[in-house]
Amino acid sequence: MSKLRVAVIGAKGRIGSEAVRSVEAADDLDLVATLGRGDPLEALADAGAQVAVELTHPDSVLGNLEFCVGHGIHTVVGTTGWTPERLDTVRGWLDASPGTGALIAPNFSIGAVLTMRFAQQAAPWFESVEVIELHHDNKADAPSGTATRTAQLIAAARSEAGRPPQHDPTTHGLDGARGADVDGVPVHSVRLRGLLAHQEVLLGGTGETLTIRHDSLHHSSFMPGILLAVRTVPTVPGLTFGLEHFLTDGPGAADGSAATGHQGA
Ligand SMILES: NC(=O)C1=CN([C@@H]2O[C@H](COP(=O)(O)OP(=O)(O)OC[C@H]3O[C@@H](n4cnc5c(N)ncnc54)[C@H](O)[C@@H]3O)[C@@H](O)[C@H]2O)C=CC1
Ligand SMILES: O=C(O)C1=N[C@H](C(=O)O)C[C@H](O)C1
Repeated sequence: MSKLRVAVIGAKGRIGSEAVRSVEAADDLDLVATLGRGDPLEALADAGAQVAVELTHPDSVLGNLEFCVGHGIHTVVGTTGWTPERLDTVRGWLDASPGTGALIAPNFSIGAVLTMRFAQQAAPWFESVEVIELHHDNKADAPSGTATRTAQLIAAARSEAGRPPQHDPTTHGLDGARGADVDGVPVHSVRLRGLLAHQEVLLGGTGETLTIRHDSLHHSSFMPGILLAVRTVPTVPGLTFGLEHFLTDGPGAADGSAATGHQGA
């Protein structure tokens, strides 16, 4: 069977360089192009890339994605900084390129995907919920894509369960002291040298609290998810938001076996 032809954009970055090594090590994938800042995107088409992995910067991702979708290259995107408006723009490009797939994943690590699911499950049962995300000191966006998505899922779960908005008792305080408000959920961002990517979801009820914590200790934590996404995205046209939509085949899928998914966006 012929190998899937894969390119990595942002190949010299922290996660991009790890993705390059993982694609190279995969027997069923052929690394045909690695692009850094300033490299022409035409190299993707020239190399015959079937899937591009996009791991750059919120300022670069839209241009890269527009090129890939326009050239029928399926794309796996880990870059963060997504808004509903940006997602709508990508949907427009995909509509004009039928058969092309794009997965945008706020987080490729299985633990982070499960954290989001557990938080969604727990959220309706507690009066209070806040998210704290902690990252390395070079991160461009705040809150993190994962924390934003987590808060959105929490807010949706609470609203579906008929829970009223959380009460914030603060009447005196400094601006920012209560974090960013994401759909009514306070999200606090810590940036600290030595960290990689960490998140806590704090839930509080009568006489009890529940803390759901996830730690990515190394960029290898994102690799099984990226490889799964690379293998799956050619089979799922249109926009999928969130790796969970590609995890429908259970734990084995994230170990490298092929999985089929459904559209999540
Ligand atoms: N979804 C996920 O699971 C994860 C997502 N990320 C996200 O991935 C992105 C990259 O993160 P890091 O690797 O830590 O950043 P980084 O700064 O180490 O690497 C980004 C690389 O992309 C390059 N770059 C920027 N614009 C480019 C362009 N137009 N074309 C080609 N290369 C370009 C930069 O020169 C740099 O080498 C961030 O948005 C981060 O939040 C990071 C880790 C996991
Ligand atoms: O910048 C990072 O490092 C990460 N970015 C993603 C995010 O914003 O959620 C995923 C992970 O947290 C690592």
